[in-house]
Amino acid sequence: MSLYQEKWNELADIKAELAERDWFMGTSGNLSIKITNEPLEFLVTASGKDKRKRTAEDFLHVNSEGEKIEETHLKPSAETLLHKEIYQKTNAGCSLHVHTVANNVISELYYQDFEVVFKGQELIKAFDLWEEDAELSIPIITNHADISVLAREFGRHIKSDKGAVLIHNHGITAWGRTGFEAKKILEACEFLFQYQLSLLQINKFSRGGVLS
Ligand SMILES: CSC[C@@H](O)[C@@H](O)C(=O)COP(=O)(O)O
Ligand SMILES: [Zn+2]
Repeated sequence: MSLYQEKWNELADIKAELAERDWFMGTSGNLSIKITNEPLEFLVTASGKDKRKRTAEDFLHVNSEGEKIEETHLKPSAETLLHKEIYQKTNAGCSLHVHTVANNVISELYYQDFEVVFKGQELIKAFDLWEEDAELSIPIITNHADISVLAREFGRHIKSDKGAVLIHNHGITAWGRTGFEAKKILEACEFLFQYQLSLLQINKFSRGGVLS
């Protein structure tokens, strides 16, 4: 099997798993996987598709600038520039972007801090934070309408081969050296967001006297 086909299948399988979680509401979300380093080439989801469906037109082959390098009527994801930033700045091999209610609400709640911080949570170990007092900070950036402005701001927060950035009232992009690692980071983030929202709800009720 060619490297291209191998990477296609890997990304299609990841897409199917995220679809099972219902993380592609209203055609949102986009995914990419690196094929080669030199020259930098990757597969990225076609724009505007229902990403829950598995079809032969799901991904396009693009170059280091995120421009298509195959004959096709398909358009690369509107957010291809964000994926490109990751591959240009790190050794990441896969990047996953999803919109969920939990990541949107967290991005709204902590937007004024430009980050959401997790501490004392087992799942921050997904980011290789092993110390007992370790803290995970996930940056929150403005959802600029101009994608090149968004990509530039996003790029400022790409500091390692794996990581995650929240875009205010939009979604999250998570990446890792492999597809497995990118998915692990994404799932860990979504777990932490859901935990935080549940805790805030319980605190609200108990502090408000409903449970106390
Ligand atoms: C209508 S979904 C929101 C889109 O504007 C975008 O944020 C998104 O995630 C999907 O865009 P796409 O061009 O299909 O990759
Ligand atoms: Zn998006």
